[in-house]
Amino acid sequence: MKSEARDLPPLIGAGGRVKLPGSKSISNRVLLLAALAEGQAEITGLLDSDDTRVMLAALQALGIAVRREGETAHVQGGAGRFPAAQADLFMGNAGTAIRPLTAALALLGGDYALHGVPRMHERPIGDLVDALRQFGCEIRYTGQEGYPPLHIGASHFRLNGDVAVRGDVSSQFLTALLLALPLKASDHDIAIAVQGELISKPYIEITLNLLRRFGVQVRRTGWERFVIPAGSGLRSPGRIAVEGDASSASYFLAAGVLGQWHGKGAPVRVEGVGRDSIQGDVAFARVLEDLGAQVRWGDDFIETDGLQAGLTALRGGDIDCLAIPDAAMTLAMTALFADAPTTLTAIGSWRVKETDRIHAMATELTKLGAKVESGPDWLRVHPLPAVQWRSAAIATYDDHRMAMCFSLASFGHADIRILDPGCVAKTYPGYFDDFARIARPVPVIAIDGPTASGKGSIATAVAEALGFVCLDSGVLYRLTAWEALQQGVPLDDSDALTRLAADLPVTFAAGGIVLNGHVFDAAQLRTEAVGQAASTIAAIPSVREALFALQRSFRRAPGLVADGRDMGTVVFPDAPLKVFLTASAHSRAERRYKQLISQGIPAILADVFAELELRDARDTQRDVAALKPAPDAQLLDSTDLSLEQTVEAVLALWRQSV
Ligand SMILES: Nc1ncnc2c1ncn2[C@@H]1O[C@H](COP(=O)(O)OP(=O)(O)O)[C@@H](O)[C@H]1O
Ligand SMILES: Nc1ccn([C@H]2C[C@H](O)[C@@H](COP(=O)(O)OP(=O)(O)O)O2)c(=O)n1
Repeated sequence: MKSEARDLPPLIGAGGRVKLPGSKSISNRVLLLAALAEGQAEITGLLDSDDTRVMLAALQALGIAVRREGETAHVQGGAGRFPAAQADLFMGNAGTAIRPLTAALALLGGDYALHGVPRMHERPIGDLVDALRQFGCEIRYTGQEGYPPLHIGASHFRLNGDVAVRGDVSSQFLTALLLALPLKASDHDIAIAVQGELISKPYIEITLNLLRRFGVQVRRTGWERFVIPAGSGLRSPGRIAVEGDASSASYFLAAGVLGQWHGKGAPVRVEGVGRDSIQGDVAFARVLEDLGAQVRWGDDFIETDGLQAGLTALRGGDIDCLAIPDAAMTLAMTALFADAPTTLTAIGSWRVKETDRIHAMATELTKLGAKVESGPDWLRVHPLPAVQWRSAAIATYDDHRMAMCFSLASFGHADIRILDPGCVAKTYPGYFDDFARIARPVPVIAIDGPTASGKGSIATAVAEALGFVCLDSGVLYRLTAWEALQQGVPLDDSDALTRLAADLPVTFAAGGIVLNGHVFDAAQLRTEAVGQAASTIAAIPSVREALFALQRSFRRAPGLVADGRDMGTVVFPDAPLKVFLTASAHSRAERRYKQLISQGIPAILADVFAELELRDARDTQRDVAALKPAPDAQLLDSTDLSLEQTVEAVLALWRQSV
């Protein structure tokens, strides 16, 4: 089931360790090699994600015995053939599955159908099919020419000199041939000539490295010609471990840099890849280093820790991304925090990935307020000054990397909502949980409680003591009510009230309220009539929804103290400190009475008491966001405490919680 959205709190820092999931590229290559090889293979550290499940299911449909236990898979190799001569194979949107399987099935021959999700049917495969047809393979397009779905028929294998394949659209075509051709190289050398400049060379290195593990030594001349020597055959190495995913590492490595700028970060370490990794995307860490990041390398880890001494921001500039197409997306995000524009070049392959990533990246960065320029194979991202950040709901285009990249926007100065966050399951189902573990959100102290319990006074004093921003959420309900009373909007016209709340023309300048561009006298909001009206409209769910984003926008570094009725239960459920402030109805009525009198507002104690009980009842009994303590709230009864003592009690709870 698709989850609809994930709201990410703004971050003040990052720190900690992440054990990376297995590399997708290695997992799917090893699964196919093990299936084609002779002998048993035990694969450890295997990635469990949509794309690897697609490969596993296909291999099983082809009659290969695979047993999976968590991160380990046992594969009984088919020794150069698939037991099932006929199969209908669903390939999802997994390029790392459909391409090498197409090559292997076409070379072996049979009766196979391969198809995927609609986007898969827009991703080109013609260059691979053209190459395979040179061997006499029978492949038919059953949809659009040049794209999946495909039908594979009998193989009339023949060798006729070098086989040509284009290398400038996707390196996966060459990988597919390299993985499958050992099946046909028992008697002859087989040579592949690459046409056009080969992109993503590091991915070819992974392929060659893994082929060596399975006993095949490919000879190459530069990046133009590859020869699979006669007598090659795939033999299982027995046990084989999958490295952590270096592309997925990029988000955490970036977090370890971006998370230091408020002085609240600690190093972020990714475990599972290191200095000897066979994955080209570890070069992302070298690029970060060149841009000014502090990077440490271990055998099995990479760690980032803010900026190098003397720098105040990452450097901008031109970056050739040919070798790191996937991790390069993360550079488009770090570019927002650089000191000059960053131009990513040689990223034409982004156009044919899970989505058109140049278009998607440019569109979503623009939503944040960024200035972005793009061309057929490049993208320029300008630094985004703090005041120009805009909160945004980020579309993810069914592209796991879009979702993971934009989690980094939460280091900016805005509220980030990631739409369809479940798309990360393609390669990293647990991404957002792992990200949350290293993220240090801007802290919130939520103070909820009934009227006149002292929330407002306490919140103001605590915010001042800590240097935090303060939100009196009741003011937003009162302002909406005040506007409604001014405009004569009936208090049961929920549509009109919701529009009022959604378009509230309010800003808060230096703690004061500016309404419709004019400084607003907050005393007008404190009357009992406005209080009762606020309590009435606050029971309308759509009014609450309309004020939700505005309330969350107060969460900014270095921290927020928010008071109201549902700060801890609804608006900031992840607040590290929640206080539920109470006092007896009698002492609250007395406090309010004195407050009114001191402000020169005439009042009768008995009336104040009655009105207070009425409002308590309405606030606690309404259907949405009713006044109640969050399960993890600290109860604080201030009946017998002075204002100062209550403030000190909250500060003590805060010190205990950090
Ligand atoms: N612990 C306390 N002891 C005595 N008076 C208090 C205490 N807390 C708040 N007050 C006073 O009670 C009145 C109501 O407090 P206020 O902060 O407006 O409450 P709320 O925001 O919960 O409605 C104010 O005049 C405030 O000074
Ligand atoms: N987070 C909030 C804040 C206020 N409200 C509603 C309920 C309250 O009766 C009114 C007025 O809130 P306010 O906090 O200003 O009122 P008191 O100062 O506690 O009397 O708004 C709410 O429903 N949720």
